[in-house]
Amino acid sequence: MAASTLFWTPVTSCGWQQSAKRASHGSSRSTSQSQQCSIVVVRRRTTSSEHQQRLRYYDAGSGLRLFGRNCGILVEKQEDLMRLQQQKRKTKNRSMMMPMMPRKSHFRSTAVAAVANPVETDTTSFQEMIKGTARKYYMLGGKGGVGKTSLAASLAVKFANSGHPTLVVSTDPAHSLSDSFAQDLAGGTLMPVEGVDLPLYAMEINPEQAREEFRATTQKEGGSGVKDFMDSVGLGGWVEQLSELKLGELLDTPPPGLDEAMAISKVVQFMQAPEYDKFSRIVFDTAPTGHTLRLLSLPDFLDASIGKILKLKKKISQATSAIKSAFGQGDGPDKATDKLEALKEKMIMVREIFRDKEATEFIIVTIPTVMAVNESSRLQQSLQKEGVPVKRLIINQILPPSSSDCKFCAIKRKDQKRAMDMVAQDPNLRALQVIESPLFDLEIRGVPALKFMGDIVWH
Ligand SMILES: Nc1ncnc2c1ncn2[C@@H]1O[C@H](COP(=O)(O)OP(=O)(O)OP(=O)(O)O)[C@@H](O)[C@H]1O
Repeated sequence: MAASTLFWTPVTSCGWQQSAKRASHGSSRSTSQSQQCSIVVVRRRTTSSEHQQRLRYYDAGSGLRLFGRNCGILVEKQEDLMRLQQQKRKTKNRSMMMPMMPRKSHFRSTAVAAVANPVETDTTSFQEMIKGTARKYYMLGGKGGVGKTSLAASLAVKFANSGHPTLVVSTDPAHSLSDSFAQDLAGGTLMPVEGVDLPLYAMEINPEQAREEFRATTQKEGGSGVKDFMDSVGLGGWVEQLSELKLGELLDTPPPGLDEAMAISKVVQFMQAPEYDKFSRIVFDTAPTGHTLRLLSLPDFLDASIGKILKLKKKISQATSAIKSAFGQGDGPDKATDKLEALKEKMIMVREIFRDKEATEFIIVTIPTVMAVNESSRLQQSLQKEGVPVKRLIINQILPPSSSDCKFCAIKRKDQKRAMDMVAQDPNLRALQVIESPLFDLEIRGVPALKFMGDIVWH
């Protein structure tokens, strides 16, 4: 692609977005034989260097668009600009034409050029999040469908591009990280995310596999195996005590939240391996609220259950060792107890990570509806009770400002305002730092789109 001059014009209203879209589509068609789409919409920044940096972020081919006062359109060809200006005259907006830097070939790439140290002018919420090299965990959770995955993925991209080797993990049994990144990240192992220069890996934990592993361990060592064993040595009376522990129930119908607990404990297990030391930021895309809440109480439940099992096993082994020694059989190493102990340790680690105020932050994601705000309030209350640190609340999918609302948009905006006022009044939520995230007019999919979202939300 030969270098050419770009022209900039600001976007100030809904009408302009439409103009930009129409012009963009038109241009795409007219230039499709020789060029890719020639219109880029970028956020307008205060200095030209920042502006140029933005150019690297947002690519014409990806069709990304922004809205609001800080937006503009970059066109490659003067005739495109003329067409936009004609549209603009119709809407009686003030026009501006500004030659931009020569276009370089890499601007065409849909892969995002990484910016290791983005320029920040003052201390921001995001600066606080990237401060320090000690490992930090960010858990994004909330009601189903509010945008947890998109926001978790966009945060992970932003961390990676801010110099932090990052891992994003989905512990939601219904994974959507692969969809969000538009890359195949399934398989339960570390998968490199393409399109970001600094290390960014993703992992979708397979809940079925995790559950099976748990079932295999406990069933073999603490479930029917123990029952059979006790029967065989004439200690059937202990079975009563086992049933008190509801162990059978636990194994046959694992409680909701177990998948997630296992998923997180698996990550913790991975984290203990030296090759994972490099990750300084770990972002969890968690399951919807109900699961997460149950997950939080699960380690306690398991801890107590496993504790009881271990105690019981100790008593049994004391009794049986006497029998065995009477028959000339010595005690071998008790692998069963070791495994249960290891499982219990992992569960305790999961709980500790959730509660560690220095290393962990749970970010609640919501949308501006009464139902979602109420659910977020309950979530925050439960998190507080569990001692999980929460500082921020993201209100996602807020209608962007517009000077020309249609009737539907006006009603929707009023509804959203009501829900946002509720946040400000809510005793559980009002102390949280609110991050507003707009409703985008494109689907957030793929690294460029996630980067685009991340730069707007995380600053
Ligand atoms: N701010 C936004 N603007 C426009 N679309 C959005 C926004 N946030 C999320 N979406 C879209 O909403 C859909 C659901 O988002 P996402 O998968 O991130 O939600 P989720 O809370 O993780 O869902 P689930 O609970 O089902 O896992 C996706 O298609 C995503 O692209």
